[in-house]
Amino acid sequence: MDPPRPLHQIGRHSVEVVIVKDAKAGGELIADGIAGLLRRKPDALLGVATGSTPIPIYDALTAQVAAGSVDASRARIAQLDEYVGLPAGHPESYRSTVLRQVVEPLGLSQEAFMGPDGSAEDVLAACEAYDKALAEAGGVDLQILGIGTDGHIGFNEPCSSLASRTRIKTLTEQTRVDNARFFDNDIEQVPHHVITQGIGTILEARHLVLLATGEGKAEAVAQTVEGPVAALVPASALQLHPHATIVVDEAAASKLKLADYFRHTFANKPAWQGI
Ligand SMILES: N[C@@H]1[C@@H](O)[C@H](O)[C@@H](COP(=O)(O)O)O[C@@H]1O
Repeated sequence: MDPPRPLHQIGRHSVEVVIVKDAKAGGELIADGIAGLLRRKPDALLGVATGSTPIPIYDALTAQVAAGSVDASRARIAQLDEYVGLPAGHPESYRSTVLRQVVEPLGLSQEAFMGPDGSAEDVLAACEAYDKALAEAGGVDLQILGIGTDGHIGFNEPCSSLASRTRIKTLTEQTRVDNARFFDNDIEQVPHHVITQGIGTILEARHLVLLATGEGKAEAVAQTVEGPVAALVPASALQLHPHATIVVDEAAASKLKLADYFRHTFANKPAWQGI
């Protein structure tokens, strides 16, 4: 039976916060959302983030594909950001990471994948080319995001323009410290420069889904959801988006003043609506 026609889509046109038990539950919830999208639009363009946080999403989606409950064979994958200057094929380049964590497990070919060229000689041209390629591909249908401890999304560090396009950025010392764990805990190996989809670029995706887990993200989540929209907290730009979902575990939700309201709203949402 078709779902009832909604009088309004609960959770749409406001940032929807979903509080889950743990990272695994968050991954499963978001994978269900992606599976629903792929059933409606088999060749959907999925924007994917790197870092540790989204791994439970990719694991859950891969499990659903392996179980045959969703067909991802026509899905397309778009990268969010990239280090500048790592040699092509470096295992910690985000291109290698996305191929390893998403493209290969889903059984997709490299033709289904697009990302900015972090080893291009003309980085500015590579940034412009990527923004154009995203638009020509029809735009991102669902963009997965993580969040930095300072509130960054992609590699849009604090004070990034909320209208920014794909461009080169300089990492803060904090982000280099946070990411050193992927480079033998040696900060010297972490590049200073990156290419990132701009905040304006990210806001063009049709659905934004941010996952945050752990206490270390609680302050950034509270500022993102309950603080003012401010370039100082780049993730707060999600407040400007008509369909943004923020999935947090109990620890990452621990500084939200409206946590009970968010729990109540989600618990009373019709199940068919999904995220
Ligand atoms: N560019 C990535 C972001 O896309 C990611 O959200 C962030 C948090 O990573 P983690 O999920 O490992 O905390 O790390 C990097 O800076």
